[in-house]
Amino acid sequence: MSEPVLSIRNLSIDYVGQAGDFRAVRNVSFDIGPGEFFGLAGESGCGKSTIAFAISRLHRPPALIRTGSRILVGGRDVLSLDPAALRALRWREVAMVFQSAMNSLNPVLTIETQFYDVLSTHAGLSRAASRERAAEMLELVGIPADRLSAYPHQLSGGMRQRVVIAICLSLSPKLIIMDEPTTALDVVVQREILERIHRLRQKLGFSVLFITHDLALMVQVSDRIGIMLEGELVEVNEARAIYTDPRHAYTKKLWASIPRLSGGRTLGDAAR
Ligand SMILES: Nc1ncnc2c1ncn2[C@@H]1O[C@H](COP(=O)(O)OP(=O)(O)OP(=O)(O)O)[C@@H](O)[C@H]1O
Repeated sequence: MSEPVLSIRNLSIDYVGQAGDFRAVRNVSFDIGPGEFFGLAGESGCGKSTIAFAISRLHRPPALIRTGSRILVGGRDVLSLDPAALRALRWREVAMVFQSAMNSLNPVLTIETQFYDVLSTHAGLSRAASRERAAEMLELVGIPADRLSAYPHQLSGGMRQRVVIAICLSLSPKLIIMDEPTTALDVVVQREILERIHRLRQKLGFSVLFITHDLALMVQVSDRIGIMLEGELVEVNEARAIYTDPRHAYTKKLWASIPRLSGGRTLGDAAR
């Protein structure tokens, strides 16, 4: 693999409390290569979001990244960046889309203005240049450019989530982190958005860290998958192998917990 876009080494994160520290992430190491779609799966509370936030140092106290942990983005050590370098890293190199991202759009601003806020602040674009870029990005996520003048409430939930993804992609980040990005949407819209991201990733070359508890969905869209259990990364493998040849007992248990409709595996044909 050429130089990883993201390299995490011995990452340990505690939630520091009066009654003692809770180790939410334990000695986790993995890489994401250029253009790779990497999935992080595991049951609720296993530490996935804690890792996602730490990558762009968006974690807040009481979360504390332990000494000896390393997070490299494009070879640069995120944990030692000064505030200005950190601001430059966010959006331009690493962008994040959350489950509730579609609600993070400002209800009183048009879509065009929301693009402008990001593009003028982070890339110094003029209003006209921003409008042009915004129109191009909206088309990429399948929304006609004339919706630029719309307000968020005039768009469906799926469209709002695609707008957020388009804003995230507008600064051409190397890595896009998606933490349960489609969980709030119905399954058809969810699939459509993930398929679109999959195609865009091939076209634009960004890498994806995709987080979900939905292992079946993850197998269909990811190149490789890491399985987390109680703060530890217990298995990392090609997506197909995670499905056809799970090694760790916990990965097997995760598959066994997915309901089957007809006695066979539900995703047999869909898994790549
Ligand atoms: N602010 C906090 N203070 C204390 N403990 C926390 C805090 N935030 C998260 N935790 C704990 O850290 C652990 C990891 O949480 P995290 O949100 O990273 O898990 P997750 O795998 O993303 O879960 P989910 O899928 O439910 O979002 C959990 O046990 C959680 O209760």
